Amino acid sequence: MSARLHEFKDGAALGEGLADRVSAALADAVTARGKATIAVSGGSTPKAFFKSLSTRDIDWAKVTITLVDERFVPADNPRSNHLLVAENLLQGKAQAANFLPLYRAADSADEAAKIVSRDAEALGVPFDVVILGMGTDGHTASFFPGGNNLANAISAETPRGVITMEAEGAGETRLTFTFASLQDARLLVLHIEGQGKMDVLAAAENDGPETDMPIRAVLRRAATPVDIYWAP
Ligand SMILES: O=C1O[C@H](COP(=O)(O)O)[C@@H](O)[C@H](O)[C@H]1O
Repeated sequence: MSARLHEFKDGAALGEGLADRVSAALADAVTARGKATIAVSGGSTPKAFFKSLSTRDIDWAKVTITLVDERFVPADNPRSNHLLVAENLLQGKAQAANFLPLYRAADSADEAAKIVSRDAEALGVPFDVVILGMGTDGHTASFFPGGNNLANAISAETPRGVITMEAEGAGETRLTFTFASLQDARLLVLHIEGQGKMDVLAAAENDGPETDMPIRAVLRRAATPVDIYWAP
């Protein structure tokens, strides 16, 4: 396992520090390849980071933002990760960015996953930046312990793309990029806050099955070393 820890004094400093790093990576990608891609997580942790990143002076029209994972709910649902990103990241300077949603008003989540997997091919590979979160159950993306599609989601053999996940701890049916899609991002970040999450991370670094704490798949097998951004 090769991970680097970046520690900040509080959540505000963490959001700023991560926005510094990510905006530099996106600007470098635009310079090198004429475009940049980033997949971000939802949940309660990323708000301050999103707000800070949205103010950064980069060529947002050349940046495509998508989600690491999403609930199978429309964008006006308060639990939608799309809504979180719309209200906190796709603002200010970042309003000019392109956004690829995961939710589609399809007949089923499986159908939506197929449609968005096709659409995501246009982004190219790998992602320039992936920002993962982690739940206190050790899930990351929508790789939930006990998930009906977990083995498939974290298998190195499962191709890039978006698949569905149902799990007791997940609430709604989820749409999630597979491990293969996320693990080789040019910049791969795990963004966590609070001592509780640091304790969960320490537990994940111990021996044990990946299916018990799916973040282990990323810590152990990602092609890109994980940059951990944390504040107490
Ligand atoms: O369900 C989810 O939770 C995780 C972590 O969320 P947090 O509220 O503990 O920050 C998040 O990474 C994931 O994208 C989201 O769908």
